[in-house]
Amino acid sequence: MENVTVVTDYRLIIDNLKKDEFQGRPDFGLWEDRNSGKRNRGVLLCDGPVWQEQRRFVLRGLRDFGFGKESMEGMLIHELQELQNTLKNDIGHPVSLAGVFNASVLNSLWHIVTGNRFELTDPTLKNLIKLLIEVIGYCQFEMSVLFKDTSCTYVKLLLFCSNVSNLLITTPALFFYWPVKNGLMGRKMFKSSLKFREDVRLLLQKVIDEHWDTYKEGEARDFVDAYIEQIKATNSDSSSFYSEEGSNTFLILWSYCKTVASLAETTSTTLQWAALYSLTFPECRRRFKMKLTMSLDDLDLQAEEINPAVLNEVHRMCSLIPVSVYHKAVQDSEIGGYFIPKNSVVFFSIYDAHHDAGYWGDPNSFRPERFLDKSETKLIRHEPLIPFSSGKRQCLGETLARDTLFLFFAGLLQTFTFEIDPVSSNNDLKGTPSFISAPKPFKVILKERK
Ligand code: HEM
Repeated sequence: MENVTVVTDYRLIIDNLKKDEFQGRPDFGLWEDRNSGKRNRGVLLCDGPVWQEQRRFVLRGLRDFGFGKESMEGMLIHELQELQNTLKNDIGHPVSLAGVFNASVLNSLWHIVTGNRFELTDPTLKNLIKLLIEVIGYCQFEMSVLFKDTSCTYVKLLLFCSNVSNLLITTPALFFYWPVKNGLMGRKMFKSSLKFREDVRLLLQKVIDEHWDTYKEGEARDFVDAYIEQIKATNSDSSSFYSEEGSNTFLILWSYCKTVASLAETTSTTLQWAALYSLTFPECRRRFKMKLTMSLDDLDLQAEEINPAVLNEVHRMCSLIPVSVYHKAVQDSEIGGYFIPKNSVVFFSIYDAHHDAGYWGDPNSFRPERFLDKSETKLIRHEPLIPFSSGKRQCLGETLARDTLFLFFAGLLQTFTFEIDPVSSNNDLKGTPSFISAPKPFKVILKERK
């Protein structure tokens, strides 16, 4: 059993997320497997100098090929229009929103990384999304079986820090008992997961081969080209970009792309929450009306008219990644007067920061106006709102995720009216227990807005 600390006080969370001593990620055998035989690859699950070098590179790459660029806004608008056209086929029928947004969100990331997009009807894309949903669904199923009683605080705590991998990381011995090896469910999940990996691997190998064949010195077209450029410019074998015959391009991008696929899920699931909250609280829809008169071309992603208060409140209520990603203490340290031994796993509970009654007053009420000043025109910043975490590990995709959420949410409300399908109504706003907290299944009926 590893030493595990769960930090629930928002002040301690924000202060300690800034500190170097908590920027590690725990060692865990399965990650070596995930990273094709080497633990420290990519960004998300990596630490030390490799993480610093890769994080810097990814930040620059995302800026050069995505964030804040007109081309990115154009690309997001294109994805939104494609999605609107696809959804028009479902008008009048009950539609589940689970999986509806994934393809469009994945496409925007895929475009930044590879310079290309899939048609939404492309079977490769559909297959990838199907497998991704399956894998995540199985993790959620496992958790709901393990933790049925969510009433007591202790179980709640475990619930939030106990998706399958969290459990395994804090209690490695469980790996040998966990149904991955023995149970029917586990075998099925394992098969889906392997199939997912193999499909992504084949797809990526093709993309990278094409980039090596067509790459032109000094003319990086996308993130993969920028990576190739960096490898070519690296002579020192102490750099994580150093590679023999460029073979690292594949392995590192492989880690990135698996991460990208999972990250598309975060934005898509937040969109589902936004739809569910706006249906459950019609007041929320009224607040969005102020910009529904705008045409799509006028939709400035940074504009004040796109009232972010509603989405901020959705982020707070759903706390999509309830306990952030596991951090590790890289040296003996201290949090709030408690000794934290080196190598402890530390969870910073985003859920608790978002539901601190002392700060928020009524944390369980959905009140977007708490993010607006008295005149309801200016946005108020609340320090404990940290859906993308905080400090040195803060989410690298925050800008893209926020832009995608505003644009897609506004664009869909502009084109359609949504009603909850009475047959499959879901008044339960509690998320499913997992690494990503998703709403329980619900369906909507779409009508075209005149
Ligand atoms: C609503 C959508 C999203 C939410 C709520 C979210 C939230 C988070 C959180 C809580 C972390 C953990 C930070 C920590 O360790 O303390 C994280 C890390 C990360 N996110 Fe996101 N994320 C979202 C979308 C995305 C997207 C679309 C991308 C892709 C560009 C992305 C890229 C990353 C990366 C690379 C990290 C690892 C950072 C590091 O370890 O240095 N995220 N995100």
